[in-house]
Amino acid sequence: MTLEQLGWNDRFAAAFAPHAAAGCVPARVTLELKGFFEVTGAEGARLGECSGKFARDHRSAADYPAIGDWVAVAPQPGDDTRAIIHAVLPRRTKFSRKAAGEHSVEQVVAANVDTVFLVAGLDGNYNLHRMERYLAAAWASGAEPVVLLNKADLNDDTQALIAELGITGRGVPVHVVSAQTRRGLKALAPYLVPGRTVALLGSSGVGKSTLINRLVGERLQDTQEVREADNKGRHTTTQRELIVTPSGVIVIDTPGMRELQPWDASAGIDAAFGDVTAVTARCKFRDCAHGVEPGCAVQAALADGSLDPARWSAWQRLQRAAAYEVRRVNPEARQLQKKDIKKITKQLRQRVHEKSGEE
Ligand SMILES: Nc1nc2c(ncn2[C@@H]2O[C@H](COP(=O)(O)OP(=O)(O)OP(=O)(O)O)[C@@H](O)[C@H]2O)c(=O)[nH]1
Ligand SMILES: [Zn+2]
Repeated sequence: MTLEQLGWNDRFAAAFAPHAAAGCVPARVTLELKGFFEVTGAEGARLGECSGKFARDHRSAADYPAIGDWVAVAPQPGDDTRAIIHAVLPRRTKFSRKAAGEHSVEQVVAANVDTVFLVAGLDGNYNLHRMERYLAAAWASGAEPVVLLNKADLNDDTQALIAELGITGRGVPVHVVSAQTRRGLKALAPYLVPGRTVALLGSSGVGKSTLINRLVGERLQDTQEVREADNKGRHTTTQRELIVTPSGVIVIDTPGMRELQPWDASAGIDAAFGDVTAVTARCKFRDCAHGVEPGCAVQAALADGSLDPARWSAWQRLQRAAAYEVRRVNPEARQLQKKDIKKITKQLRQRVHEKSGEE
């Protein structure tokens, strides 16, 4: 398998240059198991383990490799089954959650996802609020969200639901599909490009596994029938969590994504946009709108290339989503007009400023 087939591109290659000079080769994390990783590179899959120095240099959980990460590995001489992980390349996108039981420990559940399908079931298995949160999680991750309304064979009244979900006019593509009858699946072709990484988010039972099977073109995942037969619940066998499908599209399906908890506004922004937050914290004015203000660190960082314009626009989208969320959950805020939303975003931004100042 070539690196390109695993999702490698010029951007990662540029970030990798110093590691190549140090004698490392690139590989992608395709499975994680209790601190061990399956890393797949041009030479195939190996069992990867972080170096001692890596462990000393990286104290926070979020710095450790996650599914989808590109890592710099040193093959072990005389052992072609193992590799030592020396570094994690900067992530293009990432899905995070708070580690279970902990207060604010960020854990990355999937990295470098390009497109995330937000799946809801037209059989009644959908929830307005949950969709909002998935949408917010998608924006926070930096990945491109695409809504899939699955099980169209069970319900034809999709227009009402689409309106109810409040996802129209927000720049998010919506596709009505049926994994069972294959209706609408052809329209997903533009997202299913070789070398591109996709993931699915959605409640249990909406049809994620069935959809993955359709996208993959073979039965790689256990679906409900199988689970019922073995009576042991899901994910009974260890499976690859990053799959390069025969068509070339890369699918990330990890329990971490499946269990991704509803999103918490400020924590989500902090967790997913630490790098952008750090830049905004350097603006001269606390209430900087990052437009034409003097001393705006964002404009400077965009100009000198240290801030990725895609990350910046994802952050702006997230701010809009957060403002929207505030409006939804707070009845008072719901009455607010556009100019007030600007004020809220500003306050939110300030809160993030303050938070990042505390670190
Ligand atoms: N009628 C109909 N049933 C579907 C469709 N897609 C999936 N199903 C059924 O819905 C049930 C749940 O599908 P899964 O693919 O297991 O759902 P999931 O989202 O992977 O669920 P978890 O693994 O629990 O997260 C199964 O019985 C599927 O056969 C569809 O388009 N139409
Ligand atoms: Zn600014």
